[in-house]
Amino acid sequence: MPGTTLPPFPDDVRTHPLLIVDFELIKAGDREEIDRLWEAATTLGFWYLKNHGADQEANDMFDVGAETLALPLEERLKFEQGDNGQSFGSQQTDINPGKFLDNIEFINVSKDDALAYPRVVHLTYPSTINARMENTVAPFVRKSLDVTYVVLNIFNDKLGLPEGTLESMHAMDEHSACEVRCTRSPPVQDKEAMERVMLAAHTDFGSLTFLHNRLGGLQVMPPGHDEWSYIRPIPGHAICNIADALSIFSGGILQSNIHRVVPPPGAQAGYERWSLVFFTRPTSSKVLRALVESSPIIVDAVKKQPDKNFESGSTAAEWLARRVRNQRINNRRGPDTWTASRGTEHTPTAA
Ligand SMILES: O=C(O)CCC(=O)C(=O)O
Ligand SMILES: [Fe+2]
Repeated sequence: MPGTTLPPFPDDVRTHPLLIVDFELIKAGDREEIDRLWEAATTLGFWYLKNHGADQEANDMFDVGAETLALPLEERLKFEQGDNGQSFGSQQTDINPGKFLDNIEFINVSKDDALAYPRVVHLTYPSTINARMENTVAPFVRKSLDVTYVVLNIFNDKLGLPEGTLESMHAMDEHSACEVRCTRSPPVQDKEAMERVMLAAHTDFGSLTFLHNRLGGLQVMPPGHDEWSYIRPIPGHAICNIADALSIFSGGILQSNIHRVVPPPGAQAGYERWSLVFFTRPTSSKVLRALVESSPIIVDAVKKQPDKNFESGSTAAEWLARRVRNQRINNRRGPDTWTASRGTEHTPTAA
């Protein structure tokens, strides 16, 4: 539960170190820090972000998530996300194919709905969210987007794109699938449950993920490795990662890496696990393809990977709908639909 004292992350499990990027320094244009961000984004695609200034907004948003997930299930199910590829809403779900029922529960709030409130753009939400849409959800969305735009503008520059290209593809006032997600998973009681994956291997759907978590459980499989390693949560440090769209726009220069969530290790397993994410995703109408017309650096990158397809033929909206639709149990037709939901088509053995 947010706010309770949690046992420390254990020292006897395999972890993968991440570079630490200081948001204040990258915002101020510090060359060395910007190079560190670039190194992280083009190798593993994950990094810690400190001094991001969003702690208060994140804490308040965790409270909204806790209030919402404390509502009776029948109430939350009125806002359930449905089977048609819609990501916003609430969900209690099974996302482990053919094994166990996942008991991760989450609530997603659309950036468009949060910023337009009380006007409804996509969906309506439970009362606990409406009550704090203007004073908590929208400030968290704005803070997360401020951070995102600083990072996107740095990538824009490094990729040799005309000024403002990436920011304009993620414009705050245009419709997109950007969303806040607050997730809860229950304490893990027995040995069998310790073995199970809570959120199966996947890459993220959008452009940039800004993640706040308290307990361990997030794992990455770094390129060239065949084993999972935990990412150790560090208080006051968010975890950022590159997602599919940005990887495609950049011709694969930016890395969207596979990750998953397993029960928290050691004594942490006995606690509810909460996580809070802001997913920045491109404007819905943007086609996911390498921006070869706009940057010779991206042209070169694409030429060097002739076996990879950077022309998805999908808009951002279609891409997301495919992923979300195929992760819904009612739409599952077999292994292909499962694979189509994960973004792991090229690493099919990672579970
Ligand atoms: O809860 C976490 O630590 C990560 C969640 C995640 O990977 C996701 O929601 O895409
Ligand atoms: Fe993820």
